[in-house]
Amino acid sequence: MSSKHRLLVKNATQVVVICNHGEKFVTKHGMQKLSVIENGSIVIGSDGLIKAVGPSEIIRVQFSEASFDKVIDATGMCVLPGLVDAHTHPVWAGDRVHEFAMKLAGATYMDVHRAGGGIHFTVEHTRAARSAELLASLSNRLVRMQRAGTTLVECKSGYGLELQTELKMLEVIEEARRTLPINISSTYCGAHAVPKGKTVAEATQDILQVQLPRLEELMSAGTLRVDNIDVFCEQGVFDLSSTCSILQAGKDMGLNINFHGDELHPMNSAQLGAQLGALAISHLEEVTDEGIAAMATSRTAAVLLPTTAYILRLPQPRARDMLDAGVVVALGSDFNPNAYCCSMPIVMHLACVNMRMSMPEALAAATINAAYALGRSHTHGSLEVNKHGDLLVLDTTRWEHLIYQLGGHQELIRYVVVKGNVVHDNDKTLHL
Ligand SMILES: N=CN[C@@H](CCC(=O)O)C(=O)O
Ligand SMILES: [Zn+2]
Repeated sequence: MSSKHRLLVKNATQVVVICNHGEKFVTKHGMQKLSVIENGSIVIGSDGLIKAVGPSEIIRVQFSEASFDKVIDATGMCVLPGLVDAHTHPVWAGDRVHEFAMKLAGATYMDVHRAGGGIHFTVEHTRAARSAELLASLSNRLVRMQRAGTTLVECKSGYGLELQTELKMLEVIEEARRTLPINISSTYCGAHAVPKGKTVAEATQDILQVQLPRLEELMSAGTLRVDNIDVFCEQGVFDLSSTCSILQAGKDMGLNINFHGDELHPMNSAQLGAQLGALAISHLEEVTDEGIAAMATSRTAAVLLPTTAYILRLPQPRARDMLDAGVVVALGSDFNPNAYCCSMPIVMHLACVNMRMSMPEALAAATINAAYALGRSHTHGSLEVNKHGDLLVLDTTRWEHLIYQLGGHQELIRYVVVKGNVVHDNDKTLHL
């Protein structure tokens, strides 16, 4: 082949492709036994897509006449797909470090929320912030995520709770999508809390009659791209019936249903999501057996958020029961002012230790299954031909070090690559 390509990563000790039969998600055995090529190479074409992946010798012969813009010799290193973070709230102003202190002293999440803090505190600061300020902090946060290996991230609105600020947040996300070398899935989360001074019914009406219609206009005009609709379905926030009407209205506009459910109380959110054909439900600390069975049948992904359960000292979501039932389990960082964590490697570590997932299960949940939760697993989440050339090169001979070395990702991740372009080069050589 005498053509020109963007990138060759050659001679890696391991290339973790995850799966190699075009799977849209993996469950059970597919999560336990990931597809790994020992001594492998990968080629990314000038369109940013994967052209070939396989044993180094075969790729060497196949591409002996080809030229490459860049060659990375990954001898002694590992290659794996870019990580996918299926749940974040990264657009906001005003941190909540003072609330972390309150929670350490014994306050619960809802104690803080009812006292006017929590989401309400962030709403006040985000409403007052200018777009440029929000974009600058979002960009910094996305760079931190990317350095920790994330190449596709879901980003929610939800700190406006009225039309103007929700649109401001979605526009900031859209600007980041246009300008930054990271893949973004954008989520409208206008039902993140009931705004002060409104009842649930009034907030629901505002979303159905004011916010969603305007969003639909902007989406049809091509001004704004939004992929998913989200609601915080919880006691004291949005009940099951208002959640149902908002999600259905979003689905009717072509949005994927991807919402917060069964976090602090069993709400039957999982059953509702399954009925509505939700692509994903996040949290699920309080999901019931019936909810798990319904999600397994409807192929609704469970996006588990180990940082939240850890920080709020919640019961851990029943990951093992979900995995055994054949639910598509995915992971997210839940980055937000309550859970300030940009690192999917730390999330995977917590999932293994606290939720009893194995390392292969955690990696599958943070790649192909997280991509599925965002409707992107046909293009992301595994290293298969024709998918995006988004990958990590780790300075270690076994990929499991990324999970095992708690907080060690900064030293381990040598390169982050998006569509064949190196977007992060950690210019250090480590001797592990
Ligand atoms: N539970 C609701 N939403 C967020 C928290 C947002 C916040 O506290 O600002 C979550 O997923 O954890
Ligand atoms: Zn959330």
